[in-house]
Amino acid sequence: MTDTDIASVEALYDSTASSEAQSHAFRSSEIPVAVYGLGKMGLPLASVFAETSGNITGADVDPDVVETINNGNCHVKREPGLPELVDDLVDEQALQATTEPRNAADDASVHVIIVPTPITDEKEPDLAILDTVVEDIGNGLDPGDLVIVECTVPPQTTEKRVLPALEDASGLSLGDFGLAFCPERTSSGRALEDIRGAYPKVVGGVDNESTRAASLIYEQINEQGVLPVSDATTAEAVKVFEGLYRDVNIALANELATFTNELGIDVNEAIETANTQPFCDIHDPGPGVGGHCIPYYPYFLIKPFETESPLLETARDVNDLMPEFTVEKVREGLQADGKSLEDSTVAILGLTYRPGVEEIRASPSIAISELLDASGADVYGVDPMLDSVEEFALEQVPLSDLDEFPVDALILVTPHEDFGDINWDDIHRNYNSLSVVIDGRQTLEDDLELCKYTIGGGYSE
Ligand SMILES: NC(=O)c1ccc[n+]([C@@H]2O[C@H](COP(=O)([O-])OP(=O)(O)OC[C@H]3O[C@@H](n4cnc5c(N)ncnc54)[C@H](O)[C@@H]3O)[C@@H](O)[C@H]2O)c1
Ligand SMILES: CC(=O)N[C@@H]1[C@@H](OP(=O)(O)OP(=O)(O)OC[C@H]2O[C@@H](n3ccc(=O)[nH]c3=O)[C@H](O)[C@@H]2O)O[C@H](CO)[C@@H](O)[C@@H]1O
Repeated sequence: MTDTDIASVEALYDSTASSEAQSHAFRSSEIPVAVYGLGKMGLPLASVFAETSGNITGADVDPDVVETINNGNCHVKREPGLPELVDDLVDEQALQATTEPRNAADDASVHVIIVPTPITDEKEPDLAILDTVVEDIGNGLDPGDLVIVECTVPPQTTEKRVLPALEDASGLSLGDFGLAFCPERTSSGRALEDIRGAYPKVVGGVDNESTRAASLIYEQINEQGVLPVSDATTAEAVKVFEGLYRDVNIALANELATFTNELGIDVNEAIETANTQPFCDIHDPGPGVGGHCIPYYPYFLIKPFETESPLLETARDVNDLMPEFTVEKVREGLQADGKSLEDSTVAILGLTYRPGVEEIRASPSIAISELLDASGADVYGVDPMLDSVEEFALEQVPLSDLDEFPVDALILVTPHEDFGDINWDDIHRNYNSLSVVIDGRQTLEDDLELCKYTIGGGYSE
């Protein structure tokens, strides 16, 4: 590798330098990278890029996020290793944050997009944030630049929406710059482990050179290497299909759980036993499906395309009915104790969509609180991760105060680690008004001295 070879590498797309020289340049901070979106996924991603490349600018529109990071602090909770890593990287000036995505775009030659891609109230994919970031990047795009979309989008978005927008904003054409879709497949709570290489990185370029350049980057980032696929749309489909598989299989588990009473069995036991067969992977029933991934992704196929999708839509309907199923079990448990739901006090334990993640989008507890409130019950919520509960129809109380209320029913929707310390015998003794506990996530012991209904498991004897 000659000095000229190394000195010439300031950008990767269509570079004439050797792959070795390009890789060396990336690892030697010669290739400025911008990461757009510094949230639950963006900050871990920017940090892993920074620990590898040493020259990362994160762009986020939230000034509090940017200030927190530039102070060496971490706003993303419960990501093992992330706070220490962010502190070190900012200290070493390998990572910096800005509220100016446009300025970041001017300076960078690799652009990684990981901003929210939600759905609208009409359940249409909402790509407005993506469009804004693409516009910022387009206005700062230079020949040789590579744009990577990591946020989850409907198939064909990269090729048919992002590419023309970049060309319009920059005046450049594909071939002057590169574009690839490389999905973020990690889960909150294990982001660093996953991004560093729990499994290979899927890479799909809009042209072969984009696939090559993106693969060179992720070979440096991901210990498991890369999985190049035919094109960007295939890579987008990989990510969406993973989520659809999960939503449909959770719906199967939920529908099976509704058979519990009529079959007179513990459906969870049957599911667990069925799953001992290697070709069976029935998921876990529960009070609903939350987050801004699994309940959203089906609409990335259902809405934009003409092809009928009865299974995807039915699965969504089944999962969206689980909050109602859960409230009916509360009503049933209270009636068995001579109480009406409208005259009762109900407490929901766990408001975020899953344990340990500070995210409430599509959380089952939102729908459950609204159904209980509409039925006239007094509703309280306990969640140690949340400071605000304005999206819920309930009053937030600390767990320690809950025994001061005449709680008639408890619903364990999201079993946070903090709930592991609950002494359920104390609950039985102190909550003398308690008629029923709904175990939403097969978390509670079977031998509790109280009336317990487990979703998928039925009533405890
Ligand atoms: N959360 C997950 O488990 C997960 C896993 C894989 C993929 N994803 C995908 O990653 C993407 C981001 O998810 P997340 O969980 O990090 O979201 P998040 O809500 O935690 O963070 C998004 C960040 O983007 C910032 N932002 C909003 N508009 C912006 C703009 N115009 N320019 C720059 N920054 C902007 C927000 O301020 C926020 O800090 C989504 O597409 C999601 O589908 C999420
Ligand atoms: C394909 C896949 O695995 N994707 C994961 C998923 O991660 P997530 O953070 O969205 O969380 P999940 O674990 O999927 O839960 C979602 C909701 O479903 C409920 N649930 C779950 C399992 C079950 O058997 N029964 C249930 O009822 C649970 O309580 C919660 O409300 O999407 C991320 C972004 O795409 C991925 O990166 C990540 O790999």
